Amino acid sequence: ANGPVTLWARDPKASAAMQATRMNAARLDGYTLPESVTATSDLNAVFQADTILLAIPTQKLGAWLGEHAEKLRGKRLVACCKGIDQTTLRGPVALIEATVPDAIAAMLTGPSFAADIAGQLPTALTLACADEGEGPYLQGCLSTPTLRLYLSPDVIGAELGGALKNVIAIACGVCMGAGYGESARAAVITRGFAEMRRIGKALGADPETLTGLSGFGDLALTCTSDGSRNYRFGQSIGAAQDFDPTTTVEGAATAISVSNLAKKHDLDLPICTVVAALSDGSITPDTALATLLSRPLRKE
Ligand SMILES: NC(=O)c1ccc[n+]([C@@H]2O[C@H](COP(=O)([O-])OP(=O)(O)OC[C@H]3O[C@@H](n4cnc5c(N)ncnc54)[C@H](O)[C@@H]3O)[C@@H](O)[C@H]2O)c1
Ligand SMILES: O=P(O)(O)OC[C@H](O)CO
Repeated sequence: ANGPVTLWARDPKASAAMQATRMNAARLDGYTLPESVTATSDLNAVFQADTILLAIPTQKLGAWLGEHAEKLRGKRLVACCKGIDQTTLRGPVALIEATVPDAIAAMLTGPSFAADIAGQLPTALTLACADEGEGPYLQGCLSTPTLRLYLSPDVIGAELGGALKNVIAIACGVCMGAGYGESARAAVITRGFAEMRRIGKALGADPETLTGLSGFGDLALTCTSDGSRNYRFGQSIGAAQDFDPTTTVEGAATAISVSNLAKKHDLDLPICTVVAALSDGSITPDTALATLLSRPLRKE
């Protein structure tokens, strides 16, 4: 955005192709990399930066941080991934804090498809950082004329919103893929949001955060757009169709983490629990539907 950016990819062929063609044909076809971006597979170039954005999928983040923890000390580390680690049940910011304790941890999250940002379409996101001095700095240097960042000190709420909306998006995709209808999807979004707030309360999130861009905002986008990989993954389950297993679908792994959080904190999370079972194929959409509809009637 503002100043030179090093784009690191672990595959030297991929980084060389990006540097030569100024395109990422495999993952973001049709968009030209700005001149300020240099693509490389040399990690030393990353470690020279003071601010590092981490866009590695959540289930891989902990190992990557652990491997490079010494080189990351004292850096500003901004997680861009959305999920809950299955091994530790931590979100991206908590993973950073646990692995690189003297780094400044932050999270960039909210409703945003990569193509929309690359196309400079207007987008608003949450920059969550508990450090009162560094948060405004990151908000300023990562904002652009079309990318408007709102600052929040609530990293727990921000990481939960981003992780949980992916799980609910899978449920919505199943709902539409199976032909259960738009009224049913609205119910899943609403009751899914209730589950998000329940987990947030148990884990100490500010309820306001979940009603903001990183929670409700991203839920609205991901549950209603087939631009979302999580939603499309759910659609494929609902329609009993194949899905490319190399596609990043954070919500599938996170649903299992959430089911374990539900047990640990004694929480009633019926939609998240059926998504975990749907994602690993252990129940069918009709069984999931019957499970949800046969629950005892209760107050809203
Ligand atoms: N694509 C979007 O629109 C979007 C928007 C907001 C947030 N995110 C989040 O960003 C994160 C990444 O998603 P994405 O869309 O970039 O996925 P992607 O599949 O396009 O890219 C993931 C990248 O991570 C690399 N990677 C995987 N494992 C790695 C490892 N162990 N070490 C180093 N690199 C590794 C892959 O090679 C790939 O280049 C996800 O948590 C996603 O929720 C994506
Ligand atoms: O394609 P998805 O489902 O990973 O969603 C991308 C972003 O998280 C939307 O905000």
